[in-house]
Amino acid sequence: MASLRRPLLSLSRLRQRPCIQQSIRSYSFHPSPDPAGAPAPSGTAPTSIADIPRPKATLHTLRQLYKRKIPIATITAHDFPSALAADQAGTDLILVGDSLAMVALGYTSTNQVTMEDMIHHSRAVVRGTKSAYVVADLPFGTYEASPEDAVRNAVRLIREGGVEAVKLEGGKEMAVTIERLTTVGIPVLGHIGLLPQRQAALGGFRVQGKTAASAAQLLEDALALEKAGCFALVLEAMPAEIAEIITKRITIPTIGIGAGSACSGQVLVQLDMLGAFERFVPKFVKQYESIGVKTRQAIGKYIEEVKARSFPAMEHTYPIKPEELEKFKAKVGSD
Ligand SMILES: Nc1nc(=O)c2c([nH]1)NC[C@@H]1CN(c3ccc(C(=O)N[C@@H](CCC(=O)O)C(=O)O)cc3)CN21
Ligand SMILES: CC(C)C(=O)C(=O)O
Ligand SMILES: [Mg+2]
Repeated sequence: MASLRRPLLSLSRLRQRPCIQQSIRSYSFHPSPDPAGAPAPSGTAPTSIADIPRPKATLHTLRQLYKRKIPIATITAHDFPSALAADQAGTDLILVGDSLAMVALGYTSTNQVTMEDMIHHSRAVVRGTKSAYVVADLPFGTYEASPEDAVRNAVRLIREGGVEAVKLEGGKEMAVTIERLTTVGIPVLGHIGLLPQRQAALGGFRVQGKTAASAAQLLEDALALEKAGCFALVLEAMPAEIAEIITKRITIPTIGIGAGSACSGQVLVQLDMLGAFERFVPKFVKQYESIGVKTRQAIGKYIEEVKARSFPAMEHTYPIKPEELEKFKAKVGSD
């Protein structure tokens, strides 16, 4: 049993343990098939990638992508529809990020989300996810004080939230905590570089690793987190060259956000890449759509039509047989 006391240093070691794999998988619950996610009727050729059934992604799946140098596509989801969209589009990994605070709940900082918020939103995301691997952020204040806090709250995210793994921010100062989590079978995604939860201490959202000394610190942190048992690392807002060197020096995947294309995968906040979050737009965001503008236009049109009584039209209303209507009018008196 001595081996169980060791941290699970790598994905491959985790994978070798069927009991752990099973227990990780059984944490996630995927209730009855929803209509939107239903497979195409038999006999019809699939018309989109969403119609081709994909098995549920596991740590093993992510490891395979990494080994084959296939980029790991990651995107955040904060509720049922955003999870359905990400999952059906074919993302490998869904992150229930604490960016939830800013993009979905209107707070000014990620540090205002609670465990209850994260659990509530994780449950909705898990209900909308069939294939992607689901990871949730441990919110600020729930893991820093002690490894015991971290284990207790990670277990809550997994058992109550239904996610498969947790992410936490920090470098080698978090290694002991991460070791504790991975030792008890909780997969951990690390996060170094720009750490939004430390915004107050760092004086804002600042690019990291811009000096030789701070870049060396990032590499040191990455190595410590790999050793502590992280299955992958998020690298946020650092020069692409630094992220590339870190990626080459470690044997677990790096998921970049503002860290260049050499990372083993990429992540973006869904509402950022859809063009729905307009309070600020970090340099690393590419807006693939402008749904903020489109949504306002659609709602504006609706309001206009309501005011003009051109909505609802006949097709949006329910009929009644003329004889029933006549009887009704006779009974109550017609206007
Ligand atoms: N909508 C959203 N997207 C995110 O990516 C995100 C959040 N919210 N909230 C939590 C953190 C905060 N993040 C941020 C926020 C702002 C910048 C930003 O404005 N950065 C400047 C560079 C600042 C510098 O010069 O050092 C930029 O121009 O990109 C970066 C990351 C990333 N996370
Ligand atoms: C931006 C990603 C990495 C994140 O931590 C979040 O969405 O909270
Ligand atoms: Mg986060």
